[in-house]
Amino acid sequence: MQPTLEANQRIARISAHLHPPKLQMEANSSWSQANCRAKGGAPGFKVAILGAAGGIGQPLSLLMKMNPLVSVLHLYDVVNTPGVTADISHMDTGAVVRGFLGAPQLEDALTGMDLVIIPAGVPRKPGMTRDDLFNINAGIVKTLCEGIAKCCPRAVINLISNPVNSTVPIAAEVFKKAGTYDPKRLLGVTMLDVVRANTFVAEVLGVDPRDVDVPVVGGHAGVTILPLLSQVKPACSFTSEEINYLTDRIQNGGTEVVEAKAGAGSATLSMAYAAVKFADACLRGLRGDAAVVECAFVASQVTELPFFASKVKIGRNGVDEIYPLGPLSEYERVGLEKAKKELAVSIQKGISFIRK
Ligand SMILES: NC(=O)c1ccc[n+]([C@@H]2O[C@H](COP(=O)([O-])OP(=O)(O)OC[C@H]3O[C@@H](n4cnc5c(N)ncnc54)[C@H](O)[C@@H]3O)[C@@H](O)[C@H]2O)c1
Ligand SMILES: O=C(O)C[C@H](O)C(=O)O
Repeated sequence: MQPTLEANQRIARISAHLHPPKLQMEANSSWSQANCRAKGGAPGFKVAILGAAGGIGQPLSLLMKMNPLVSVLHLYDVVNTPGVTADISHMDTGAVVRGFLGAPQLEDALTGMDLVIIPAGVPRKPGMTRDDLFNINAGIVKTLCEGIAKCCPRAVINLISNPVNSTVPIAAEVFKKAGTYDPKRLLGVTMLDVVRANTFVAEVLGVDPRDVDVPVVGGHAGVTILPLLSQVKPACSFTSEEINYLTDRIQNGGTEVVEAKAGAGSATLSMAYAAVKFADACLRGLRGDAAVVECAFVASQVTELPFFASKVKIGRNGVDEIYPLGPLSEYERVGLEKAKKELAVSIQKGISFIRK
């Protein structure tokens, strides 16, 4: 049977999309993606990922495209977003994906966003501390936060870029300068410490990590990462050897991955998982779900420091409530003093970077 004229046109159209001669498609095709009838997507939140083409950014973008609470997903980076966006946009999930490349497109990437997740910046190599990343990442975070202050000042921010203990104070100072600072909406992501703590504790106890909840407070670097093993749920007890082993492994989990990757970067896959777990909690809070509680590094009065990670309740406006640390063991009290000493320096370094 001869194909009809209509069928021929349809085949030509599909073929043009499978083998798109780049410029020709613009010039000759009478039909393009821009002509699609459905432009909106499912109801939900608008989320931007800054640093979307990176080691964390790519799996994070993939997982956020799968999140049913996301209706629009903006992928921004200074490199490679066209490829990452084309790839992820073919997933048959609800979120509409758009890519943005380079500084001239930052404002379009940010306008109208409800949640901005920032994994932009360089990662560690073996032998480096997170603070060694400060010189490069401080400037990146500053620029991106200036964009947020201008284009989506009411967005909730999930800041992943290291050193988190300094980049969160940097972001706060940028927003203060712009007159848009809302401490409830700025959250440093420490979720990976909790994810690791749950995993390592579950290994020691011989239980499923999904049934374990370990609060991790303080900050996100070395001794500032303070797991509260006396408050593990379900209630359990550890020997002092187990406490030493677990505390050390949780505090150095990032270094464990950096060394295993031997120069190829730091945690990306477990971080993308943790970032999505945390972003999903933020979106559920924004939606108005009750009892959304996670650990995060936020502006806080839990200690005398201006920022501290602890359990926070996330609601329609971001951080609704910050929970006190609760009763600490002697081991944890000593750890807290060490953590605060280092945190104070890192926080001040971030503040001074903007105020200087
Ligand atoms: N908070 C945490 O628990 C945690 C965990 C893991 C990694 N990190 C940190 O996350 C950051 C990213 O790690 P990674 O492994 O994805 O690194 P990566 O180098 O693989 O990716 C970083 C991406 O950021 C992009 N980028 C650089 N400058 C940018 C700018 N001005 N605007 C937008 N994008 C920009 C790069 O092009 C790159 O695609 C690092 O600072 C790392 O230390 C934090
Ligand atoms: O360790 C790093 O440098 C990355 C990240 O902060 C982590 O904890 O894995």
